[in-house]
Amino acid sequence: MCESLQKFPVKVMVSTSGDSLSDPSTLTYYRDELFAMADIVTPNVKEASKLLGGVSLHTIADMRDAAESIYKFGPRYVLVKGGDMPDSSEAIDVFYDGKEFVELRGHRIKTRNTHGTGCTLASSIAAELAKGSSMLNAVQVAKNFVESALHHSKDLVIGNGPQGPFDHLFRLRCPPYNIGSQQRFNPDSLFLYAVTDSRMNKRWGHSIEDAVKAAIEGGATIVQLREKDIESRAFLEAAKACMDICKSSGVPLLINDRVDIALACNADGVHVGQSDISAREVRKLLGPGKIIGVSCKTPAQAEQAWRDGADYLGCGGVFPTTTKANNPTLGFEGLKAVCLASKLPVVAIGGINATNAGSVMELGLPNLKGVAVVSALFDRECVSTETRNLRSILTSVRCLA
Ligand SMILES: Cc1ncc(COP(=O)(O)OP(=O)(O)O)c(N)n1
Ligand SMILES: Cc1nc(C(=O)O)sc1CCOP(=O)(O)O
Ligand SMILES: [Mg+2]
Repeated sequence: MCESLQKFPVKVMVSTSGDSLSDPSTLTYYRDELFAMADIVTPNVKEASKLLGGVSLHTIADMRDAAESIYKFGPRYVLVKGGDMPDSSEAIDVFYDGKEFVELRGHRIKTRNTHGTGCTLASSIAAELAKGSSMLNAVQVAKNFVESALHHSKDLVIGNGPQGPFDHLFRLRCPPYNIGSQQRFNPDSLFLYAVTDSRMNKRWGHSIEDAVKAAIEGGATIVQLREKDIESRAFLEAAKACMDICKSSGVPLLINDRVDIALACNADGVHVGQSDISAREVRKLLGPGKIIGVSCKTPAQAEQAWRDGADYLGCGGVFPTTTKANNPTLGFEGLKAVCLASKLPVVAIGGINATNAGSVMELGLPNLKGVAVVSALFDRECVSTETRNLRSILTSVRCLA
């Protein structure tokens, strides 16, 4: 096997299996032959323990030590998966690249349908790498996929064994909200909606591309370029670069206000407000396959957006915001009125941050699919850390629902 791997220039994943590691010769083979060729190895805590001669792994610090020790066997990256750690409501994985550790946090989903999660994660990492992602980005996208699949499969009843399979095709079961169109907009993508701001990026010395990359690395599920102070030519260049980044991560990219930019960079869609060109006109320009979002503050606006062929609503300001001047604050009551009246999925916006995002999603409003955030992600030094933190908060609320 090693000879074949050496012969061909392939990426090597080593997804360990606890059972095979019980055999000492297999264990030695993994450690001494295969790991040195691997781009990444992805043991869970039990497997990491076996690889390291039975050390106990109870804490994040233990997982970091284990990642560092396994790294010394020769792989370029190590991911120690904490989904099996006892007594934790979170599934925390430790990623190590030989220099820095990154804790990837997700919610532990209580279900017996976990058969194949390790293989799915490794395969998904491989698929993301094949699309051109960095290793950390590939791991984050793969982890997000497994977490979403587990969430959507948690109540499936198949067979009688201690573990059931989970549904890799869960996205096909999501309702097509816009029945008249041919598009397959997935409303779940509104879960963590990152909206950029050129002034904030400038303040922190971030390019638009770096900011978008970092947001996706942290777990953003959709991105909107809201660039109000940028010249058209520079905007289009940045939008094209962001399209490449988003495409390779499977994250939709929308453009705020500018249908011309969206058309020129073949973006996934456009977001418009009440004083912009109407969704009906945007639909004519973009065609049926693109995503259109409309800002709505009232049930009447929600009804009109639906009639105009929009795919989702942005509803706010839920809280006061300084990002958008003179923006009326609707509060929870205003958000509730729009969500109850809407025939489309809704994303909440305005003043949302790590402290209050949980309270918005805990409202459990019909059609409310997620939160859209500007300053709490982009008016910060480390966009990926802020996004990761917010994602973890949102995931916790979703899993408790
Ligand atoms: C997701 C989302 N919701 C609302 C808005 C606001 O759009 P709009 O009212 O057109 O205001 P500007 O963003 O153009 O200032 C949004 N951008 N995204
Ligand atoms: C762009 C935008 N639209 C809003 C609306 O209510 O429609 S609030 C808003 C700004 C949101 O920024 P932040 O997350 O920094 O508060
Ligand atoms: Mg607008």
